[in-house]
Amino acid sequence: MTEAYGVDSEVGPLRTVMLHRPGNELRRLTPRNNDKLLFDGIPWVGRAQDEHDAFAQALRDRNVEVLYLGQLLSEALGDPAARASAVSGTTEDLRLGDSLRDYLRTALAALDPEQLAEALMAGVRNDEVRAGGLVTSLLAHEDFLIDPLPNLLFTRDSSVWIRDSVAVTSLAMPARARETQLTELIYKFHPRFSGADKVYDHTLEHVEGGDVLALGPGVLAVGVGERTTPAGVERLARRVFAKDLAHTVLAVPIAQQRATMHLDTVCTMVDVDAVLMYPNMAEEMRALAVTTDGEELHVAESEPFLVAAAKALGIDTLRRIDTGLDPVTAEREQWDDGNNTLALAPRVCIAYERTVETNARLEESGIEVIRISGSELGSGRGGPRCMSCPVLREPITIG
Ligand SMILES: NC(=O)NCCC[C@H](N)C(=O)O
Repeated sequence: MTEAYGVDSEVGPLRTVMLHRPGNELRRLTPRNNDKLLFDGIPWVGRAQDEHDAFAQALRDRNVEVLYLGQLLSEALGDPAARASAVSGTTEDLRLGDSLRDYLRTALAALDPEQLAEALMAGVRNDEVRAGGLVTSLLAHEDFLIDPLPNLLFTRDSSVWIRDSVAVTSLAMPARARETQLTELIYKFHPRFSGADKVYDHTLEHVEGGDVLALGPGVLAVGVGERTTPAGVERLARRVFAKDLAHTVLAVPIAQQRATMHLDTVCTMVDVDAVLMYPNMAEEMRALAVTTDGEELHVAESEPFLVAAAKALGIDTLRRIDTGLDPVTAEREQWDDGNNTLALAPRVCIAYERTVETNARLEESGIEVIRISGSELGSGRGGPRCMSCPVLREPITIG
């Protein structure tokens, strides 16, 4: 593992993380487009920024280096090849038609790196350009020629480090698909990541980072549900095995619904051998262990998740932190991302303050909880784990 990047667990002391400070892309959300753009409301952007700044500060207070996706993107776009790739990738959209595409290509190519990064993130509205022509005349003023990307906030999903290789993911929802063009640009062109090995890319079967948990060195758990497809987990398994990044991939079926869109909405690790699980689903969660003999994939019989995980990790048991919550409180706090904690080290995590009961139970179980407010951030349905992409964690020993 190099010094600059590498992640082989969920709980190794966090050293570097990539966040995205919410910006103008959130100012594009309206009551008419918020469902399509996967937000459950219209956040107050200034307050969301304050909440996010406090989140970043909580990380810095624990000696975590905070990188910002927007800044990395601007810096990557300093490379002319990155700018050319960004312009052609962004204007491929068939809704544009040839004339408007040509116009946008020229207009985007004339922007400096910061302005281009802003256009790629916040999008471009029809009335913000003077394109002329049929398509722009037929579209409404408020229609977007380049859609905004408000879900950039959830950096967890658009890339994931697996040991010292990075997986640029393949996002399932159309509203998020373009995010990975941006993470791809960062990992390809930013000098900080030059030479980093790539284990996955956005053209492959759907895999989202929120579904990928590094349970411990060599063991991944991958949720399969609304976002990551069965074919996605199979492809990821083949790729990580080929590079010897893992020896076991646990495929974990999860309900195909918004409340449980990713595995990390129902299950996160808070210690080297302990998980926080949504009580209403904990009993029924199962896993299929996928391994390889170097040629074929071997798929074991389905087993209870905790049993399969402990076996793969080579330990007696993986402890489940039992929050003991009644089903209604549990459902409310899971919706508010109470199970979506971000571990800063074994037994230390960041959580939203509003999930009062879950946090109290974590503390009773010996887990330090650093609380952040997320009344506005939470309107996108993601918590501290969703809003962070660990780039470097110190190794752990387990067992
Ligand atoms: N890992 C996560 O659960 N990320 C949260 C993503 C929320 C976003 N609004 C989405 O629907 O994709």
